[in-house]
Amino acid sequence: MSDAPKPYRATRGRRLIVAGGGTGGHLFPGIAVAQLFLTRHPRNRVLFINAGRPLEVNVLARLGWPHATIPVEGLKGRGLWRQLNALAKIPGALRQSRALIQDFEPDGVLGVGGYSAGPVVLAAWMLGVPTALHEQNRLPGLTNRLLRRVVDRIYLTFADDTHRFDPRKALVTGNPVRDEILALGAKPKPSADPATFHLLILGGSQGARAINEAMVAALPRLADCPRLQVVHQTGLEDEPTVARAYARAGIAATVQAFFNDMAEQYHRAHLIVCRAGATTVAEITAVGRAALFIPFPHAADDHQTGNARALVEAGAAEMVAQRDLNGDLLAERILDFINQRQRLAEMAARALTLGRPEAALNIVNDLYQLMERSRADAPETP
Ligand SMILES: CC(=O)N[C@H]1[C@@H](OP(=O)(O)OP(=O)(O)OC[C@H]2O[C@@H](n3ccc(=O)[nH]c3=O)[C@H](O)[C@@H]2O)O[C@H](CO)[C@@H](O)[C@@H]1O
Repeated sequence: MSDAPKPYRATRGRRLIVAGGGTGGHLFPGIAVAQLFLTRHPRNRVLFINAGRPLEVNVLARLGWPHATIPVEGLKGRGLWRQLNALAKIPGALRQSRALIQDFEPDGVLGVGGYSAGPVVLAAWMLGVPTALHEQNRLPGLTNRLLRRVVDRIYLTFADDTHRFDPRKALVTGNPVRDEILALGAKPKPSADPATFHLLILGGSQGARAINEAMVAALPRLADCPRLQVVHQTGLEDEPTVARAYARAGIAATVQAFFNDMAEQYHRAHLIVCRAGATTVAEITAVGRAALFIPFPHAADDHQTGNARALVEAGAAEMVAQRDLNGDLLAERILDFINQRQRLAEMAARALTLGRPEAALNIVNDLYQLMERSRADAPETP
């Protein structure tokens, strides 16, 4: 097979590969971009390529979208043996990425972070396909730091991050939010059933043990709360213990490892207690809800604290450091919020002003420009 990029056929819709994922925080912004891209032309096509982790497989299967996997492993935070093993897999992952790209003939490749974006974006660059990255966090992840030199464009969530990237490539777009969630912010509805207090506990895509434990410890103090209704996302391992704790405390709760209906959950919530993953933060600003953030302290360069900062400074959210977290403090903050419904409404309204509902549109528009420019540069079909 030839390495030369194939000339683009103007008569067909455009094709986009979304590369990477691993966690929901990377995957869902890619899905938001794909949702919008697919509305642009009936023959537009999207292919997701990643490592095929269970979350990626399940979420993409529910959407019914084409999905290919490559054999790739992360390098960061692993022992020497696993790092060597991961390095040994890179040539195979590159070969497979290249074959997938040549077969799908994309007009562009968007890397959304996570190590599986690496070989795909690199192979696309080697084949002359236009490439772009999206960075969700205030501090860029390892894959995006490695790829930033080769790509044509870098889409950023935060304006104060531009100095880390080549200014000719960087574009501040915001972090794209899935359209079913965005629809709530566009048409804000009052949280359902005002007499009941709906508390949503989220631990990022994998659940957060520290939040689970603090909440379990807080439950005895919340047991007397009239009409408290909790939805708690625990991650896989803690689901049974957390569910039992709510039952013991006699507090009405829906406890699940993972929710596939986040729009519905955000819609109901009066208060969200959660990690500060970049995509959760973007969704909270898209729907306009009050939040209590407990950033994951071991995220690279403590980027979760950076993600939440703007909301805290604007009075849209509160933040508690994990080292200060315990059941008593969490119960006290929640009880305080329950008694300050007006403040919650004000925080929610402030959160909404920080949203970037146009993020996916910014990216899709720019991807189109990139694809067009590349077509203009492509050699004439003989
Ligand atoms: C430990 C770690 O390093 N985590 C990173 C990871 O987190 P993580 O994957 O947890 O990312 P986020 O909190 O940003 O996003 C979670 C996503 O999962 C969705 N969701 C969550 C729970 C649920 O039950 N159902 C559901 O659909 C949320 O709606 C959201 O879209 O990627 C983020 C974005 O790069 C980073 O900011 C985080 O720091």
